[in-house]
Amino acid sequence: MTVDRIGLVVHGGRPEAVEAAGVVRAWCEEHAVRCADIDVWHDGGRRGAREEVEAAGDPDLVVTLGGDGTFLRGARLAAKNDALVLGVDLGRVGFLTEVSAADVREALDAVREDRLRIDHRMLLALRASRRLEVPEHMEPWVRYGRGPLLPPPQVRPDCDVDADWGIPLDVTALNDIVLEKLARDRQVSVGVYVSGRLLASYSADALLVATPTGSTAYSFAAGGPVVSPRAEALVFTPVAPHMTFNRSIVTAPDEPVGLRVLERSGPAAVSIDGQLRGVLDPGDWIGVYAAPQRLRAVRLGPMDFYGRLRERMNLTDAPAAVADGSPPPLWSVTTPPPADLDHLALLTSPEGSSPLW
Ligand SMILES: NC(=O)c1ccc[n+]([C@@H]2O[C@H](COP(=O)([O-])OP(=O)(O)OC[C@H]3O[C@@H](n4cnc5c(N)ncnc54)[C@H](O)[C@@H]3O)[C@@H](O)[C@H]2O)c1
Ligand SMILES: Nc1ncnc2c1ncn2[C@@H]1O[C@H](COP(=O)(O)OP(=O)(O)OP(=O)(O)O)[C@@H](O)[C@H]1O
Repeated sequence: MTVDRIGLVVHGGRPEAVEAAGVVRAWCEEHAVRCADIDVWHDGGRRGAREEVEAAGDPDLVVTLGGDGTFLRGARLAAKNDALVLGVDLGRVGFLTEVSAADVREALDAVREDRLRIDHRMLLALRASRRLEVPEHMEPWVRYGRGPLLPPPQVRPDCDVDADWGIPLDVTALNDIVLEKLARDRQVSVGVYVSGRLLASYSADALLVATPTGSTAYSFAAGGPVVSPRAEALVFTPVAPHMTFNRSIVTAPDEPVGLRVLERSGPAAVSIDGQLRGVLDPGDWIGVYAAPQRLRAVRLGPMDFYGRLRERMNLTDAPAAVADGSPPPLWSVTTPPPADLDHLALLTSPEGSSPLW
């Protein structure tokens, strides 16, 4: 595919990421590709996604060099511009990133020569009963050295504001939208609605709605299910709910989840992909929907989500099972499936027929 403009999002606190950014810049120079640094922490406060991509000359490929947080920062911009995003792994976990720093040149060559696949990742969209903003006095104590806060989300100019459906906010989430307690020692009370119906009222530390991609992030830590990133679903997970019903609910993409802060609850914070974006008072609500657009992420080999889950999450085998033998491969993942199983999507080589590659 043609890549004319690359936007670089670099984990500036990590020397290897800064060094790898130099490799990308050199590659761009060699191939006459424009390259702009996207300084997401730039002095004078952070910018909304539209402003950020405009300042970077509307990149058609966003390359992130860092960990999952850096990838999420790049994804926010790529989603806004319908650009491709390529994550280079220079982080601690690197669940979302695609290539190692050693392979960055080869990866850029592959993109340029069209030797890639594009993963279409589900995103979340948000409506709310009010515009979101973080009170100024809160900023110093929520930064934790993570850079300035993002500006308040804009209202989408292309959507109707509606008394019943709320204010459409110009944000997307690749991982999750989280509503959480603000007072350290007081839970939030929240009415949870699925597909327009009240599910239950929760008293909890937090309530979140994750995408399949985000199912391995906060939702996973709170005991939620691992969902294939190829699936289309919303995952509602409560965090430390003080009630007997503490399960996740996995809804269809057209079954939105609504969260309303109850009358005598304390206020609640709203975070999107780990970034604090607003505070809700009692009576306020948010509605979380599957967004119509997808994130387009570069993939350079067959998707091996379950291998990555095992490896990156350090899944451990049952000691008794280890003593009882080591499991050999169950399916051939390098030969195409037989005719009766042709509809399956196992991990296959580029020659195979699997949609995983
Ligand atoms: N208790 C928790 O686990 C917890 C609490 C708050 C936020 N989070 C998550 O952190 C995300 C923001 O990530 P960050 O890196 O900016 O903050 P962070 O550094 O606090 O991230 C927490 C951890 O989650 C990992 N991570 C992020 N997205 C992931 C994904 N899709 N699958 C597997 N692991 C993933 C990161 O590598 C990191 O180790 C949020 O979207 C939220 O899901 C997790
Ligand atoms: N461009 C930058 N300029 C200055 N500081 C940066 C920049 N990028 C990242 N940082 C620093 O790094 C921190 C990012 O941490 P974050 O946890 O999001 O990294 P990450 O990409 O997820 O990697 P890791 O996997 O190690 O957590 C920020 O708080 C900030 O201090």
